[in-house]
Amino acid sequence: MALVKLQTEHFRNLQGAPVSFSPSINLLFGENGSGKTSILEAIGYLGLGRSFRVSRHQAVVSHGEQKLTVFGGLDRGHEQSRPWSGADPESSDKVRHRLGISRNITEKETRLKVDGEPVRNMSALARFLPVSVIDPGVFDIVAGGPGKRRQFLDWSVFHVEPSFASLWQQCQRVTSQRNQILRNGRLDESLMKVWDAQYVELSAGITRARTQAFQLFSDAFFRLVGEITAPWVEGLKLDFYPGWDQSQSLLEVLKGHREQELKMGHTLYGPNRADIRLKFQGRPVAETFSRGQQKTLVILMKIAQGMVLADLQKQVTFLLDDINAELDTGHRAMLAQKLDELKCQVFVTSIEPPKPEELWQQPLPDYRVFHVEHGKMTEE
Ligand SMILES: Nc1ncnc2c1ncn2[C@@H]1O[C@H](COP(=O)(O)OP(=O)(O)OP(=O)(O)O)[C@@H](O)[C@H]1O
Repeated sequence: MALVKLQTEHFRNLQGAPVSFSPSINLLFGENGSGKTSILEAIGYLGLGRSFRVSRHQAVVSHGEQKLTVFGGLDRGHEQSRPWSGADPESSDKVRHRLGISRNITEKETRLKVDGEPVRNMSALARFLPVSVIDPGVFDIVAGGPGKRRQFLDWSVFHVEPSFASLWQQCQRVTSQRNQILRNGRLDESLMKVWDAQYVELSAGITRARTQAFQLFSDAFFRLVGEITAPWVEGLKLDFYPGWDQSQSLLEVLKGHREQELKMGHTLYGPNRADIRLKFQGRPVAETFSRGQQKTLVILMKIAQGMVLADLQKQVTFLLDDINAELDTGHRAMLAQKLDELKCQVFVTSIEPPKPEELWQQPLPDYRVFHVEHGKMTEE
């Protein structure tokens, strides 16, 4: 699916007039502070249920307001081979699904709608609109801690394995119960046994789903890497670490580290410790790769994720924010070219008016250009 309509109310500095986008490529330009990132953030809100740049909803609601709303209209985009389902195909505005999210910061309440019907879980919206963000923070996937890589992997797992979101929620609940007992200090062994059994079972489900999604990702990644000639490609290794040493069962690991967990007061082994280990000639890439190489690696990883979803006939909406500051023209062109080949929907921001011929070879793909000024978008 592709986001072809967007309307916001009280979202940062956006003026909120309805806007129509291309299901392919959208180039947004405007001065610093004009609202480019806010537009991407509003799109991200629909597909992720939160801002990709701040954790507090409060920061996103326009100053002086209590509630923000984002509406999106989806069209089938490039998912031509999928059986059509949903609203009236002949509808004049060509919107096949409508997504809505509102957040009231006083009541701390989020409301979600799909095609006008209330839904309880964010996953209902996220499945329609797989949003992938590439902004200056994305490079933490390689340079940062395991949490960033888990988040990266879980995005694919969510879209590959439908049961993952619910498994994950259940596991978080059980982990928090375990943590409460561990924090208490006085261990009730019989109670712990019950939680351990549930924790081990849920961890197995999560690990199965992650292993499967990681395999698809890794296959796509090495297919992609096979197309480039870089000296570092040869020694590169990507491994999935599930969160505990696989020479033992998770139950054995938990029993063997009871004292350590009690001392720390929380769960130390299992899915919350999973990671994608990136190594070059046996050493972590964060220690051996130059910053430029790390950036290339992250971009290839993001494209590979897009390839996995494309193989599943799902179109990803990529939000490329402020990448001019991070990537040289060659890298930007490589990214843009690949995303176009994958038939992803792409939003790119820049301060200067865009030069599409720098990003795509002839013939240029379909694209639309928008000028952003004081929170308002005008098509050029
Ligand atoms: N909650 C809010 N309510 C109203 N305005 C806000 C809110 N949060 C931020 N702003 C303002 O919105 C404007 C748009 O910010 P945004 O980050 O979207 O701009 P940008 O075009 O991406 O800028 P840059 O090129 O500098 O990254 C800024 O002037 C900012 O001060």
